[in-house]
Amino acid sequence: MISTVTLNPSIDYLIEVDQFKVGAVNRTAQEKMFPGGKGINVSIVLKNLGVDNKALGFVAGFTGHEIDRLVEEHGVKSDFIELEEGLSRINVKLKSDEETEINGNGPAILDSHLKALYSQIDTLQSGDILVLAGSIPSTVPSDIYKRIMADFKERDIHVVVDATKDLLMNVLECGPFLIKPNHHELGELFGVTITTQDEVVEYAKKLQEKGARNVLVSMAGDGAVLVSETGEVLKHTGLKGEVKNSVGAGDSMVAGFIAGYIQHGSYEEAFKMGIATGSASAFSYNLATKEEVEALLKCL
Ligand SMILES: Nc1ncnc2c1ncn2[C@@H]1O[C@H](COP(=O)(O)OP(=O)(O)OP(=O)(O)O)[C@@H](O)[C@H]1O
Ligand SMILES: O=P(O)(O)OC[C@@]1(O)O[C@H](CO)[C@@H](O)[C@@H]1O
Repeated sequence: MISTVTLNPSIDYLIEVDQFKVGAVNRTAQEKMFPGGKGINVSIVLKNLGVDNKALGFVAGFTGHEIDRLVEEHGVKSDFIELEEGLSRINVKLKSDEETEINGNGPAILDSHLKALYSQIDTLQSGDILVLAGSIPSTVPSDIYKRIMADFKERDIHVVVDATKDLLMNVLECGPFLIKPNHHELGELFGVTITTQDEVVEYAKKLQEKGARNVLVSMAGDGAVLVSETGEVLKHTGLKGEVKNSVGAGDSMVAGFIAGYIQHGSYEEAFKMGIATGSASAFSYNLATKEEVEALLKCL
């Protein structure tokens, strides 16, 4: 079974404004709302690809109810823990000449809520996959993902982590199966700017030395690089197409990689599925569908 954890889900409010002007009243040309948060996006895309999974995490207030409803509408099983206070965040995704994102901090999560999550995670079985993805509200300690993974080695649970900074660095010693920073986040971890795929390989290997098994580094329109635990280095320079909404492309790539790995047991196939699924999401307003992914796979 696959479970995803989104500690800080969101409603993504996607708006398009022609020539956005700071400090002025701008009117939208188009607006859409999606359930968001990285783990939730992974769950939806896995489901679209025909991979059964369950979404876990915390929701709060009327926005939380709407996230729950929208996730269900996508046919994804969920078991969200409801917080008594606060509101799940609304993240604004503004598309104009450039893409701008404003992400909220999210509601306070208390120790009692975390205990409830630990109880859910205790039920995972050997061979299960757990995806820990996205930021955490400021009330949650930055080693939370590491705490969740504490006894996983003995239980043979494959953990996928999509996070940044300390949240990511802290889990490396626990040997995550897969991590997926983008190249900016990878550079940030080492205080450098990364622009080339050779530099990506160099720094991805450093994360492997610290414990990560497979390191998948996404580079938006410039493709991705995989440094696998079997020593393979796979590179792709990116599929070409019209970008409609790149929010969630990284999460889609994670979902595609997992689906490909389950289906074929090969890192090469998983990598291809990751690329095709990430781009399929970028080339449509919604997250990738199976048909869109299959069409792009033919280009790889
Ligand atoms: N403009 C684009 N053109 C083609 N493919 C893209 C584009 N943007 C993203 N992709 C595909 O999706 C993958 C993941 O994208 P990206 O590097 O933007 O992830 P991310 O930064 O984690 O995004 P997010 O946080 O929004 O999910 C890329 O490696 C690529 O395969
Ligand atoms: O603030 P975080 O948790 O880092 O990222 C949240 C978020 O930007 O990530 C997803 C896209 O990857 C969106 O659905 C969501 O709004």
